[in-house]
Amino acid sequence: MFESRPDRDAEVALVGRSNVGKSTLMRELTGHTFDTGQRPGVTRSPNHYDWTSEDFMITDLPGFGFMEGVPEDVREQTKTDIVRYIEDNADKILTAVLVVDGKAAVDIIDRHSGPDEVPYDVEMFHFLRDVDVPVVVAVNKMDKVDDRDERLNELCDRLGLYPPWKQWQNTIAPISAKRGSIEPMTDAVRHHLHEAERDDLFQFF
Ligand SMILES: Nc1nc2c(ncn2[C@@H]2O[C@H](COP(=O)(O)OP(=O)(O)OP(=O)(O)O)[C@@H](O)[C@H]2O)c(=O)[nH]1
Repeated sequence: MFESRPDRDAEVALVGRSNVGKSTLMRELTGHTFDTGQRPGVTRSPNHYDWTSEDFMITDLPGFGFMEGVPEDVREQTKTDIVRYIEDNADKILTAVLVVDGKAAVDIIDRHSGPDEVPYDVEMFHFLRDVDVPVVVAVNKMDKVDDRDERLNELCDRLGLYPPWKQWQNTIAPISAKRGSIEPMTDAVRHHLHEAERDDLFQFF
């Protein structure tokens, strides 16, 4: 398991299927350079960084879902490890950012929906809510999407959020990490961080 979590109280965790652009987003947030577009499934354990503009630790969790050349049992183990990490640290994770590919997410979700199959993204979204971690869905690669509102509404629908997406701006954040346009995500995360701070204060009354 993951053993090197620094002892920091406030954490933002990034999760997402392989190849959604997590490394590109991390580069934007931290200023570190990451290997992007490399062989999928390379990151197997959480990596912790400082979020440069905020006083928080940001944790990059391994990519999950289908990865070319990665055996099924390794894939399942990665998912189990991610879930366990989040469960173990749920009280410290102030917000989770679930990164999805804006162009492909709905199709992938639909392809994997069935009587005994829950798509990874949907499963992760509900799991995070179940453990009381506020979720921001960073809908990445929006530069490739033409029918923006329609796609985002469909995604809301698949996640069980009543469309239109615009009423979920603290949850649904359309971004393009590659172009450096990630403000909807940082705004939404800040919103949740402030809420967490406020809850902390109220605890004393
Ligand atoms: N068009 C477009 N492409 C993007 C964007 N963000 C990332 N990409 C591309 O998507 C591919 C995957 O990006 P990565 O950042 O490596 O993705 P990852 O999620 O870290 O992938 P893994 O390492 O497999 O976990 C790369 O070719 C990126 O250039 C974006 O906003 N728009």
